[in-house]
Amino acid sequence: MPAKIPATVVTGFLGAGKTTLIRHMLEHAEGKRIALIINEFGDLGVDGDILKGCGDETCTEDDIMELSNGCICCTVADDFIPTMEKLLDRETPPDHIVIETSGLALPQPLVRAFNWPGISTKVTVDGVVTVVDGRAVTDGRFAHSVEAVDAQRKLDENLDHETPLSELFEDQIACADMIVVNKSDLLEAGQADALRATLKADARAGVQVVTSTMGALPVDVLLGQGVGAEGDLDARHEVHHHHHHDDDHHDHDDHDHAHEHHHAHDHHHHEHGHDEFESFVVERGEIADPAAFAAQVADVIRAHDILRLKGFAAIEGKPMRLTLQAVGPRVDTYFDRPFGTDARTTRLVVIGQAGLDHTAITAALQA
Ligand SMILES: Nc1nc2c(ncn2[C@@H]2O[C@H](COP(=O)(O)OP(=O)(O)OP(=O)(O)O)[C@@H](O)[C@H]2O)c(=O)[nH]1
Repeated sequence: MPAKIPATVVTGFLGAGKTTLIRHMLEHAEGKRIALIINEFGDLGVDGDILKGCGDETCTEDDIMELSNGCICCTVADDFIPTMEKLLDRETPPDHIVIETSGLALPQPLVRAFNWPGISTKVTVDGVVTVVDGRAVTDGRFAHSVEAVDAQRKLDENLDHETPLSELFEDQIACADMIVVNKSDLLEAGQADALRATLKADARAGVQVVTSTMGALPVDVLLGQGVGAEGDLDARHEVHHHHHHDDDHHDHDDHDHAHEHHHAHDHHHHEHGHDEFESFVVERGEIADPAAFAAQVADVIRAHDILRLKGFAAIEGKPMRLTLQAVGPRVDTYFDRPFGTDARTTRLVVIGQAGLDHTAITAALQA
């Protein structure tokens, strides 16, 4: 059976920077065929037009589809499923699907739609990315223009008009696999760090929180989270209860938040700005115990806030090379092919937000 096509759901309030982030991603897709599904309303197709003008040769009009207005729970069979099927039935299906939500609908029902028969065997939710307006959240407004958000809500009878934005925001955070604190150019020094720490404490354990300006994130960081979000919906409580389908909801239980340790040296490095990402390579010799090494890698990732770590390892006594891929502290390993004539070394690429402690990370991975 062919591998499932990964789909990333991008959510966040009006004006948070979803379109800007997606546009940056399409411009830096490096040959990856990304199809885009946009769910918007009352917006006269503005986002689609912006993206259609993106000028990237790998990004053609055919790769952009629009979902009609309305609540995803009600329109899933007539709209979402046919749109997905059209994409999947193409001669050259996309490598990755990105779905931009309208931002006011809850992300959970959209993720749930991936469990639909016929879809669940072909596509999986790679991850939910929640884009937040760092300035607005720091100011307690949650959106750049609360009036504009309210106007958008009034246009859609399917949306509930009562719930405060703070609660919808909690829903978006509860559903996220990655939170992007955007507009960090509008934050003062220290505010981005403070917001990142707060959101990390509010989000589920292991959720990555990154900062960006103009949604400029490496595609490697944004895509390829490999979460399978449709399979762990129960963990993504809807704080705010949608007016339909109350039977879908689960009681909210307290979960332990993984409070991150903040090391003094982090602050030093963060002075150089929050927006840049960096990567570097660590090499080492053969490894005796692959399971112990995977655990060691997970520890290093946790200690240093590494976003991605991937590469190959040489294992003593094994002719095959071990492929290692980590998203946050989840480390996957498998033997992919014999080294053959290639040098038997271990080579790992480390990716994170600028300010990684190269010396300490290198030492910890070589230990
Ligand atoms: N200063 C600043 N402005 C930004 C940043 N990212 C986006 N913007 C601006 O914020 C506005 C909204 O950005 P969009 O990308 O359209 O936001 P969106 O979330 O797609 O909004 P809708 O599609 O309308 O829901 C635009 O004018 C962007 O140029 C940022 O990092 N810093």
